[in-house]
Amino acid sequence: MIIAVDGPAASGKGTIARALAQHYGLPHLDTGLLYRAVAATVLREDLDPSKEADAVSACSFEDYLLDDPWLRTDEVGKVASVVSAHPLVRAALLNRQKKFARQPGGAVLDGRDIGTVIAPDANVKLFVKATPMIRAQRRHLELRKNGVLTSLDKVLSDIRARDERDSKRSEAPMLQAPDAALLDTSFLSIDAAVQRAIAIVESKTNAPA
Ligand SMILES: Nc1ncnc2c1ncn2[C@@H]1O[C@H](COP(=O)(O)OP(=O)(O)O)[C@@H](O)[C@H]1O
Ligand SMILES: Nc1ccn([C@@H]2O[C@H](COP(=O)(O)OP(=O)(O)O)[C@@H](O)[C@H]2O)c(=O)n1
Repeated sequence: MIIAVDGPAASGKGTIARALAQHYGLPHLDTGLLYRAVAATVLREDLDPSKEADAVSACSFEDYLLDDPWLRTDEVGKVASVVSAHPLVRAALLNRQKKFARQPGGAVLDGRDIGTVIAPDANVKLFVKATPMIRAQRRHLELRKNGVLTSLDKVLSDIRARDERDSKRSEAPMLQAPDAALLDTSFLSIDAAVQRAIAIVESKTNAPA
């Protein structure tokens, strides 16, 4: 079974994807981390993220980089949304994601274009959303827990800028696939959101709860 989970920053898609993977015993890929690894390499090598050739040269990163906590910072997330708009960067990361999705037994992937480009044949597609303010509050809290002090206003404007870039780019923009179920987590606890996601998987497949 392939489960595709898409949605904007801090909507809760990663939390839901991880919980679904654990519930159904499936491997999980956070595809945002791949773009973050490209961004981190660009930053580390002092390249220009807006130049496609620079960003492409950063696509052959070593896998151990994916475990670096720095990748999870907002600094890297912002640059990830710049490098991810380049068609050649997306092409360089495509096969790895498609191969992960097609492994025997299935997989759960989360990102922006899983249901539309990476696994258009997924058995279940979820598009997770929440209001920009609620997403900003979640990210702000997360950053504070990690010792990063920044204002809620700054987090909100970064989230809006990232939404804008991710949904307006010409190649694989963030959008809800026509056959994706919409899951609005704005007023759901994590547990309630996960239960709702499991119920959606159940309704689309014969998988046991
Ligand atoms: N339904 C929810 N209610 C409250 N907090 C949530 C909810 N879902 C996720 N979070 C928290 O919000 C932050 C962002 O969630 P995450 O799953 O990483 O989002 P995404 O993968 O969409 O960026 C995390 O700190 C997570 O624990
Ligand atoms: N499948 C994907 C996943 C991420 N991305 C890009 O990578 C950036 C970081 O993604 P992420 O999922 O790690 O970010 P968060 O939603 O966790 O904040 C996004 O803003 C997108 O620009 C993408 O273009 N396609």
